[in-house]
Amino acid sequence: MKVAVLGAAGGIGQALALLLKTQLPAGSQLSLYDIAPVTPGVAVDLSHIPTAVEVKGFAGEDPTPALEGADVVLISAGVARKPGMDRSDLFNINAGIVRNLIEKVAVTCPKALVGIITNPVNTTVAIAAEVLKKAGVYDKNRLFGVTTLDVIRAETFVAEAKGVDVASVKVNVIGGHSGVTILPLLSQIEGVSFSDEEVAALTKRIQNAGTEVVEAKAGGGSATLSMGQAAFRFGMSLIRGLQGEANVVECAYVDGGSEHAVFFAQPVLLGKNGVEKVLPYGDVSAFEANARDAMLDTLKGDIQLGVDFVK
Ligand SMILES: NC(=O)C1=CN([C@@H]2O[C@H](COP(=O)(O)OP(=O)(O)OC[C@H]3O[C@@H](n4cnc5c(N)ncnc54)[C@H](O)[C@@H]3O)[C@@H](O)[C@H]2O)C=CC1
Ligand SMILES: O=C([O-])CC(=O)C(=O)O
Repeated sequence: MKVAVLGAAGGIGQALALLLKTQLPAGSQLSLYDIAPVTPGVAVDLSHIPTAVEVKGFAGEDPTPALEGADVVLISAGVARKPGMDRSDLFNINAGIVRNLIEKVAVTCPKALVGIITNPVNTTVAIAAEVLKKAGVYDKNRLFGVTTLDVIRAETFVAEAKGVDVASVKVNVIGGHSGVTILPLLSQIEGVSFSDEEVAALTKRIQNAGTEVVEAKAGGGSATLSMGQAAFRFGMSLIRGLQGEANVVECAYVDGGSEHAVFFAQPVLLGKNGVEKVLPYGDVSAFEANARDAMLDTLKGDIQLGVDFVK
């Protein structure tokens, strides 16, 4: 198994690379790429950790050597928010970065499973799809917007609020990855119940959790460590699916034939070709149905922005 991380010298990239180096299956290769010249050094640093995972680092303008033979590509290259910014404010810089990297993926490893972390995810995934279509290699089952951070936040906050074991809490988060497009389906969580006020407050906290970190870091960036863990969880699920493990399910932002929008985050069954099956997200409460319907104009606008960028 070869996993490439693009943006590997960054806050997310380094946290993710550390987790992958320590926990990828024995015999895996970890390929780290970033424009930052420190990247080969990050790889040397990680290579001193005694696990059976080979690490190589690549810097410079061309990610091609890092992508050769990759089975999974996780992309966190780009700029992060500062206080006062919205995720959409990152579009101007990150759209071009994602486009250029995906152009190389299309040529070098078109069969790889690609997870996009770079914000604004609602839009950068649409950009990636359009680039892959242009190159004639688009397979909707192999492209994912990584929304796992919303899931792990929801699990953490629910467990805290209800005083239950966090390991027992499972939450579907549907929609997209910004503001009102993040919709945790709290009504589905087994063994706990919420008042209307609690649902409203918890939903809002999960939607604003990125901003909570941005403000707490006071200009020093956005979530990196929790996102490293989230990307690791998602990347490992992709790998477990590729290896033929059964019943690997994660919520992700995919082109999955949703009735709501071209791209929509919901549970997907992962397998040897990426998305094996897009799963129904189940019953929702009246509050959740309203919130879902109310987000769609925003989500569709975000997607269109990405389509227009590539055209
Ligand atoms: N999907 C999600 O849930 C989340 C997404 N993010 C997003 O992830 C992205 C990265 O965040 P951080 O790691 O905190 O930022 P960072 O600034 O620490 O790292 C970004 C890295 O990307 C590299 N980079 C920039 N242009 C590049 C290019 N053309 N090719 C290769 N590498 C390039 C930089 O050199 C830097 O090392 C941001 O867009 C952020 O908004 C952050 C948290 C959660
Ligand atoms: O909020 C940000 O800018 C980073 C992000 O996507 C998150 O933490 O969910």
